[in-house]
Amino acid sequence: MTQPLLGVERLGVTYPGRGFRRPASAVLKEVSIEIAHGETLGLVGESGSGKTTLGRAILGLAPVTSGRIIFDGEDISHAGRSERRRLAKDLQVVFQDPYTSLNPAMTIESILAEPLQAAGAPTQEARARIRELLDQVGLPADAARRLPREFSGGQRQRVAIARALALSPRLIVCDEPVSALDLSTQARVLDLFIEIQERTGVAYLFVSHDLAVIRHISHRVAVMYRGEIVEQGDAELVTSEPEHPYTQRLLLAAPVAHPVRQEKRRAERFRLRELHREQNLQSGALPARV
Ligand SMILES: Nc1ncnc2c1ncn2[C@@H]1O[C@H](COP(=O)(O)OP(=O)(O)OP(=O)(O)O)[C@@H](O)[C@H]1O
Repeated sequence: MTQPLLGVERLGVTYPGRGFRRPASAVLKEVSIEIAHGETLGLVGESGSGKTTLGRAILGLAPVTSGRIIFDGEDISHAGRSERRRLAKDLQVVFQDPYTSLNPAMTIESILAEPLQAAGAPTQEARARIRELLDQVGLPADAARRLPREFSGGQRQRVAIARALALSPRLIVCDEPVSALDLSTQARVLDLFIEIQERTGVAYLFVSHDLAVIRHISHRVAVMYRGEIVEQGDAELVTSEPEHPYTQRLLLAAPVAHPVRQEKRRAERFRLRELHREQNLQSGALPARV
C-alpha cells in the first residue's frame, strides 16, 4: 500500500497561557490531513483560524499537545534538534514575506549556499547547484552576486523558493507565499510553484486565505475554521460546490477564479486523485469527497 508522504492525525496544539489575563488556548483541535507524494494540499481559512500554526507544528515550531505527525512513515511529532536537522533536507518552508525572510546583508549566493554548506556540500558543487537553482526559478546567473534589496518582491520570493529547493526536499510548507505580491506577480509565482512540482515531484502544503489562489494551485483543499478542519476534498469540488456553510461563505466572498489550468495539469490532478482514492480505500479511511 502506498503510504502518504505526510499524515497529520488528530493533532492538537495549545499554546501555554500567560497567567489569568492570557489563559492557555487550544489553537488546533483534532486536525487530520494527509498529503501524497507530489501532491498539493491547499489549506484555506480566515485569519486566526490556525493555518500557520498547523504549518509550524509540522516544521517543529509549535507545541504538539495531542495527536501525531507522521512524515514518510516516521513519527516526527516530538522530533528533537538533531532529528529536525536531518529532516530539514526533506522538509522545507517558504514564508509570506520575501522582504523579511532574506538576510539583507547577504548576497543571493551566500543565502543559497547556507543550506548546501550545512549539508556538507563542497564549494564547487555548491556553486554549480546555485547556478542550477537560479535557473530553475527563472533568475539570471548574475543574481548570485547581488543583494536582496536589488530585487522586486516577486524576484525575492523566487530566491526564497530557490533556497527551499536547495536540498531537493519532498515537502515544502508554503505559508501565504504570494499574499505580499501584486496580482500579476502572484500568478507568475504560482505557476512557478506548479512547474517546479511537475519537474521535481515535490509536495506542498499551501496555506492561503485566498480561495482563488488555493483553487489555482491545489489538487485537494482542506478548509480550516476556528482550529478545526471543517471540510476537505478534491479542489475542484470543494471550491465549486462546498458542503460546509463556512466554505460556502468563503466562496461567496472569493474573487473571480484564475484562468483555467492546462489539460496536462488536469490529467495530473486526476492521477493523484485516483492514487489518493486507492490509498484511502485500502486503508478503509475514505475521507469525504475524495
Ligand atoms: N506563539 C503563540 N502564542 C499564543 N497564541 C498564538 C501564537 N501563535 C498564534 N497564536 C494564536 O493562534 C491562533 C491561530 O493563529 P495562526 O497564525 O495559526 O492563524 P492563521 O490562520 O495562520 O492566521 P493568519 O492568516 O492571520 O496568519 C490565533 O488566535 C493566534 O492569536
